[in-house]
Amino acid sequence: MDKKLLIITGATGSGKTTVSHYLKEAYAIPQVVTHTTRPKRHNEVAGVDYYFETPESMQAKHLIESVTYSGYQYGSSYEALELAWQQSPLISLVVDTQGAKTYLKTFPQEVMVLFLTVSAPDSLVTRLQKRRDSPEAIEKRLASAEFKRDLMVPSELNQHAKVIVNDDWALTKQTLADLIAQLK
Ligand SMILES: Nc1nc2c(ncn2[C@@H]2O[C@H](COP(=O)(O)OP(=O)(O)O)[C@@H](O)[C@H]2O)c(=O)[nH]1
Ligand SMILES: Nc1ncnc2c1ncn2[C@@H]1O[C@H](COP(=O)(O)OP(=O)(O)O)[C@@H](O)[C@H]1O
Repeated sequence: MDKKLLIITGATGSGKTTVSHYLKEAYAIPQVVTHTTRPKRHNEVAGVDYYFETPESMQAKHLIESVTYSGYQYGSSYEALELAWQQSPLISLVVDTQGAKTYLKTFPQEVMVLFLTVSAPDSLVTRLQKRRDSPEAIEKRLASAEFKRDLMVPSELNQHAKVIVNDDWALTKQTLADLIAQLK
């Protein structure tokens, strides 16, 4: 199989992390671990969910791209991408829509974009509460320009992204099964 990179993007709370973890568990699709200066959440594991960095250590990485999202830095490194591709030709990477655009430009042959959304944006807030994000973190996130931007598929991705409305997890799993069957 040729190298393929599933870029998973969409708004906060739309289910990017859930989909990426599920693809790893159910289909053995490795995840590219990215770097961030954001504080670790209670259920996150360093080196698995993210490499947690200081602004100084972030600067020392060989990043393919990086963004500021809701006041923190995020970036993906060549090392992490290659590490995942060493494990499997089919890998996944969770990024914001800015990152998705960069990846599509940089790896046009390898990239396939999944854009996750929900039909009622209000349900995203409930999901963040359920995830036990702090009220302050939720408020900051919802107020950010990046959150509002990532509610919609950007025009540059329109032609290329497969949109998944992740209202119902059982349906999403079926959509993913169909997609993986096409890729393999
Ligand atoms: N461009 C880019 N975005 C990233 C990277 N790592 C994470 N992100 C995105 O940064 C945003 C914030 O991530 P996070 O704080 O984990 O919040 P969450 O989306 O609510 O789980 C999300 O859209 C992530 O997909 C990266 O390396 N590059
Ligand atoms: N289809 C779904 N229905 C209900 N809750 C969901 C669904 N998909 C994900 N969730 C939950 O929503 C919350 C946010 O999901 P997460 O994957 O962390 O989103 P993201 O990575 O896009 O911010 C988590 O608590 C997750 O368990």
